[in-house]
Amino acid sequence: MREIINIQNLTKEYKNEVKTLKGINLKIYENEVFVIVGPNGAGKTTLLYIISTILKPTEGSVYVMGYDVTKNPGKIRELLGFAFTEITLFNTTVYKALWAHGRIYGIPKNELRQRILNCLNELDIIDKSDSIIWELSSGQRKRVEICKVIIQRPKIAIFDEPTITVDIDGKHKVWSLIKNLKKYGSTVIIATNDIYEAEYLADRVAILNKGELLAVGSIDELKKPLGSEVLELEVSNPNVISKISHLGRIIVSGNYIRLYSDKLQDIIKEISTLNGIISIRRLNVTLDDVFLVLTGGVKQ
Ligand SMILES: Nc1ncnc2c1ncn2[C@@H]1O[C@H](COP(=O)(O)OP(=O)(O)OP(=O)(O)O)[C@@H](O)[C@H]1O
Repeated sequence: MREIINIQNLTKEYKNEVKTLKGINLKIYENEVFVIVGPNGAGKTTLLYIISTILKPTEGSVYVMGYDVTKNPGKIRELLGFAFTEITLFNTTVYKALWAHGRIYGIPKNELRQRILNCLNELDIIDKSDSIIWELSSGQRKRVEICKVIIQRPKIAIFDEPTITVDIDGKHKVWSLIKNLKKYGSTVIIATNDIYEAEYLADRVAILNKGELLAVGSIDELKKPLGSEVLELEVSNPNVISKISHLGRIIVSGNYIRLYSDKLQDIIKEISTLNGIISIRRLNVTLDDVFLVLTGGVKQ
């Protein structure tokens, strides 16, 4: 597997001297969809901006296809396409803005026309091609921003919160176009706080929290330590926690407890007679669970 991004001991401090990224080590490989997941303020956008040479690292090194982000930013920018959280195209018509973007990247005219029409069609905004960008809804503008990278087919395609204002039908269409980029040889890097989006798209996931990388791996690798299922208990009395905390890993949020163990069948029998348990549900483990366990609230 060819290494596309190599990050070592990356730290970023803004002028307020708070460490937004703390000693990140990460490799991203050719042609994978790599998703960075984390809550608001985790540092996802900052990391994408450093990879894209928009921001400089405070410490550490970042190489993109062998080029150093601090020494060769121009080379790196030629390789990248970046769909920002909010639209960054000129305020002209949708078609003209995408046309200008495509021409900058040297896409031949006939081919470009076809790519633009296909993308607008796929994302149901073909009827907006002659509309001025700022007259679109925020979800429609977001679709145009996505098309910018889809038509470009860059070597490295970066999406910051690709579906943040997009409706559920649109999300699936955006995801399909993003996945399709792999066919054209792109390596795709996405930042999101939408766990479902990460599960749907990722070949590998990085979990980022408060500037620290907590885990990196495929979804299956990350879920494995938790088993395939979790018990969700609704309790009427917090005292129940002390009676079940020896049974496995637990996470408490309000009146709900999530319990992880490889002996769920036995545990259900044991706890169903306890006072104070209102309901027991057996659910599939998701990336949400991985995140909850890694970020705390865990008792053994
Ligand atoms: N220009 C800046 N100057 C000072 N602090 C900043 C700047 N940009 C970001 N930060 C801080 O860095 C932290 C990480 O921000 P960042 O936007 O990278 O997080 P994020 O994970 O993308 O969050 P979100 O999901 O909310 O977009 C935040 O605490 C933010 O306040």
